[in-house]
Amino acid sequence: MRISVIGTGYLGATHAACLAEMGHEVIGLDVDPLKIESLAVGELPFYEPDLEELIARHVASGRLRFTTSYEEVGPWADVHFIAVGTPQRGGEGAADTSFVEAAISSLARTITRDALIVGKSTVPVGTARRLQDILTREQDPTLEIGLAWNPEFLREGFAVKDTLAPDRIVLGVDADHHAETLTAVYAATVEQDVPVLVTDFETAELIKQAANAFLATKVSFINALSELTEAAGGDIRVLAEGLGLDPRIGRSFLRAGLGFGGGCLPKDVRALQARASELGQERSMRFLSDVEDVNLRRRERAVFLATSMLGELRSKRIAALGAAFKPNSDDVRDSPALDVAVRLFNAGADVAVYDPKANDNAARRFPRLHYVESLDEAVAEADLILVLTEWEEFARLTPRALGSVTTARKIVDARNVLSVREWIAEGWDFAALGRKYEPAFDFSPIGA
Ligand SMILES: NC(=O)c1ccc[n+]([C@@H]2O[C@H](COP(=O)([O-])OP(=O)(O)OC[C@H]3O[C@@H](n4cnc5c(N)ncnc54)[C@H](O)[C@@H]3O)[C@@H](O)[C@H]2O)c1
Ligand SMILES: O=c1ccn([C@@H]2O[C@H](COP(=O)(O)OP(=O)(O)O[C@H]3O[C@H](CO)[C@@H](O)[C@H](O)[C@H]3O)[C@@H](O)[C@H]2O)c(=O)[nH]1
Repeated sequence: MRISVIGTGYLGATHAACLAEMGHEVIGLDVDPLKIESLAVGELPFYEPDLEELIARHVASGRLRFTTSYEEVGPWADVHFIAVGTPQRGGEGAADTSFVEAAISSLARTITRDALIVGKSTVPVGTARRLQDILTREQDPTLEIGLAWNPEFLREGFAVKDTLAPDRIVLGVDADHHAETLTAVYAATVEQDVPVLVTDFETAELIKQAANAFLATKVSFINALSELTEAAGGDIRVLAEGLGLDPRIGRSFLRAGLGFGGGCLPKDVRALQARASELGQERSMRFLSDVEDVNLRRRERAVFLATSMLGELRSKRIAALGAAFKPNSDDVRDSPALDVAVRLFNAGADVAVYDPKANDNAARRFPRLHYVESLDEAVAEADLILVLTEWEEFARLTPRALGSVTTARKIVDARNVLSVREWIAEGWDFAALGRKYEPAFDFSPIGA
C-alpha cells in the first residue's frame, strides 16, 4: 500500500520506518525542513535505539522517502497517518489540537482520490468527530475520504520493537471497511496474533489517555508509598516487589524514584482532567491532580536531600547524572531529572550535567546549566553527586570506582538503582528516594 505519515517526530519517524519494514511504500512529511533534510539522507535528528538503521535501510531500498510537500503526498497515498504533536495548550492543561487540525485541512485541500486519514496523535475524546466535520466541509465532495483513529502505545527507547510487535492495535472507526483497510495495513503484525480492538472514535481516544493516566497513577502510587517508607522506615523496592507479585497488580510501572516525565504522561494526565471538566465531569478525574502532586513532590524531595547533605547550596558543585526523562532516550520534555538540576541551579549551586544522549537537547532548553561530556568530568570537582536518570552507565557505578575519580563522598540515588549497603560500607554519605537502609540480605524474591 502507499502510505503517508504526517509529522515525523518521535512517533511519526518510527511509524514511517516500521511501515516500510512491513513492506509498504511510505512518504514521511513534516513542516520542519531541517528534520526532513536529515531524514531524507537516512539520518535521525533525535536518538532512538535501532531507528536510524531502519530509516537508512529503507531510504536506501527506496521504500521510504521524506518531503515537506502536501501537494506531493495528497494525490499519492491510499492511507495518510497523522502523527503531529498535541502539546499542552499554553498554561492550561488542555491539549492543543491545532496541529492535527492544520494537518487535516492540508490533506483535505490536496487529496485528489479516495483515501483514508488515520489519526495516531493522542487527542482528547471528541476530537475525531469534530475533525470529521472539518474534513466533510473542506474536502472535494466528489471523493470518499474516510477518517479513523488508531492511537499509538509505543514507548521511547523501545519504539521500533513496540511498533513492530505491539501489545494491541486499537481501531476507532465509523465504518467497517476502514477497519478492514487498517487490518490490511498492519497485516504483518496482525499475523503475529496481536489483539485488534475495533471500536468507535470516542472509545479509541479514551483508551489512549486512560492508559497513560493509569500508568502515571501506578508510578505515583508507589512514589506516595515512598513518602511513607521515608518517614517510617522500609525499602520501597521490596515493597513494590511484594505488591507486584500479585498478578492482579503486576510488577511493571512500580519503580519508585523521581517520578514520571516525558512528552506524553504529564501532558496526557493534564489533558484528561481538562477534558473531563469540559464534559462537566471534573470530579471523575480529580484524583489525577493528586497523581501530579505526588509526582512533583519527588523532585522537591530530591532537592531537599541535596540541601540537607550540603547545608548551603550556594557555591557548591553538584554533579547531575542524567537529563533525559528516562534512559535510552534523548528526550528532555518535562524531564524530572532536568527539573531537579534547574531547581538546584536556581538555589545557587554550580550544577554540572552529564547525560549520555540528552546534553544537547537539555542545553537548548536550559543553556545556563554547565554541561560536560563525561561522567568523570561531571564528578571530578563535585561536592555531591545525584543519579537522576537510570542510564545503565549510572546504575553500574560502584563506590570504589567512583571514589577513584572524585573526592566527593556524598551521593543521592533518585532512581533507586544503587545499593545503600555497599555505598555506606565504603564510607559514603548516601540517600535514596524511598529507602533509608536496606536489609542485610538479597531482596530478590526466591524463584524470580
Ligand atoms: N513520543 C512518543 O513516544 C509517543 C507515543 C505515542 C503517542 N504519541 C503522540 O504522538 C503525537 C506526536 O508526538 P511526538 O512525540 O512524535 O511529537 P514530536 O514533537 O516529536 O513530533 C511532532 C512533529 O509534527 C510536526 N508537525 C507539526 N505540525 C505539522 C503539520 N501541520 N504538518 C506536518 N507536520 C507537522 C512537527 O514539526 C514535529 O516534527 C502526540 O500526540 C503524542 O502524544 C507520542
Ligand atoms: O516504574 C516506573 C515506570 C516509569 N517511570 C517513569 O515514567 C515516565 C514514562 O515512562 P515510559 O512510559 O516508559 O515512557 P514513554 O516513552 O513516555 O511512554 C509512555 O507514553 C507514550 C506516549 O503516549 C505511550 O505510548 C506509552 O505507552 C507510555 O508508556 C518516565 O519518566 C519514567 O522514568 C517511573 O518513574 N517508574
